[in-house]
Amino acid sequence: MVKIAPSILAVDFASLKEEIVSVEEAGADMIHIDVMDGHFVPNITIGPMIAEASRRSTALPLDVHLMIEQPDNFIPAFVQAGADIVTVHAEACPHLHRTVHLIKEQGAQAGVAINPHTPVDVLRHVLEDIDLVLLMTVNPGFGGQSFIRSAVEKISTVKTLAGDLNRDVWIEVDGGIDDETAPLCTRAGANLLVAGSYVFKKDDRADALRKLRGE
Ligand SMILES: O=C(CO)[C@H](O)[C@H](O)COP(=O)(O)O
Ligand SMILES: [Fe+2]
Repeated sequence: MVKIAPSILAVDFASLKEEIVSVEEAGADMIHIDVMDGHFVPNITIGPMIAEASRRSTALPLDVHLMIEQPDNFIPAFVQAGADIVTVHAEACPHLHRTVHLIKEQGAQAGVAINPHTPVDVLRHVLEDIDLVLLMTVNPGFGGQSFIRSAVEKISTVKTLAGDLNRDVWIEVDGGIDDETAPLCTRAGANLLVAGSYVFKKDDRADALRKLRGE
């Protein structure tokens, strides 16, 4: 069953709670929170305060995507703010195994993200420790970008690698997901779709979620 995590990067932040409630009522499975630091990516977005406000707006799991350098400094604050899943970028973590275990010690599920050009191989030696792999299908930093098709083949590679290691991990795709690109990802084995612009730019969010699920 494919799950959908709308990204609040695309909401009207003057109405954050209403926007989150609208997708919860429309059938979203999680809320995706994009945290950017102006160093790892060329944009600054959300800190623990907005994550905490999101926590008070919904009972859905919060899926926090950290696009930041030195994430160990902020993981405890995001878990305290209510994150259920914390995902860090392999490219930002020289001691990835340590960082993954910090997330778990704090009490959240741990994810590792990789950029479109990063080979899946970097996941091999942490796959047994993590709950989620996030494959970027755009270069991280902004919402509303075009889907990078060459990232699709990495989905089946992760699925095979996880199968070989007998690991049942979420395979999440993020960036440029719409009703045309979602089926490419789900057919390849993705089971968690992040969608920002596609969901929040539509008035009928339930219809957007149904279309992403291929219904
Ligand atoms: O991590 C992200 C960008 O770095 C966002 O989650 C992603 O871009 C979602 O936005 P959209 O669906 O509009 O592409
Ligand atoms: Fe994201």
